Amino acid sequence: MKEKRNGISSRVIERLTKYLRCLENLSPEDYISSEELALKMGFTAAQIRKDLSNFGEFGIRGKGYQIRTLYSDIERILGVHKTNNIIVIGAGRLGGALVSEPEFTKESFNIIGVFDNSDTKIGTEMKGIKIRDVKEIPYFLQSKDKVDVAILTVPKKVAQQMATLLVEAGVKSILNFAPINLEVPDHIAVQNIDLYAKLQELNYWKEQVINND
Ligand SMILES: NC(=O)c1ccc[n+]([C@@H]2O[C@H](COP(=O)([O-])OP(=O)(O)OC[C@H]3O[C@@H](n4cnc5c(N)ncnc54)[C@H](O)[C@@H]3O)[C@@H](O)[C@H]2O)c1
Repeated sequence: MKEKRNGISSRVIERLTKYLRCLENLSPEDYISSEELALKMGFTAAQIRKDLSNFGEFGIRGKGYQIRTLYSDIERILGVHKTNNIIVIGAGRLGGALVSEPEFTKESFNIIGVFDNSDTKIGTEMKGIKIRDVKEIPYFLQSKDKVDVAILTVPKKVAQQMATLLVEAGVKSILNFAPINLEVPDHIAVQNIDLYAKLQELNYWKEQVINND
């Protein structure tokens, strides 16, 4: 993902998703100040105010933000106040786990297609969704509802080829789980998920804690 798009840094968007996680556990009718939210989040109040000011004016002076209103405002900014359609490419272990996990997509994301290239999988079902041949992707994208996001859970060696096929078929956003940096045009949004990299990061911090003991 580019560091900045339309002048908004990807870190701002990442923090907005964290504000949502925090707000969803609070009482919707209550009010919260940026100081109180900052305390819960481990950010500064100025950071929170600055992040939100990128998108307009929020909250009531002297009273703070109403939880329900702020939650729905952030949902609207992120485009998750409506249902977004997803397709999953690669109906293997990871693809299967994602399709089976309702918390992963919640009500904002709807998996409308699962694709694979294995003859033994094509035509079978995964959580009630028919697994289709990857070759059908261009036709599927033309004939079905708009696809907002494609999730790539294919082996590394075919991930670039699949990404190119998706972009040519009109997909604009890809959530990539394959351990490879995809080459895509600038107007395509890509988010990479790499649990192994997180493990490496964690390992570094573990070493720091041990060395400081
Ligand atoms: N990001 C992470 O943290 C993380 C974690 C686990 C796995 N992965 C990656 O996710 C990917 C999937 O892992 P997995 O364990 O589910 O693998 P898997 O082998 O269980 O599943 C891969 C699926 O992709 C299908 N496939 C292969 N070539 C294809 C093609 N050209 N078009 C469509 N489908 C194709 C296979 O038939 C299979 O069903 C791998 O790239 C793996 O490295 C990433």
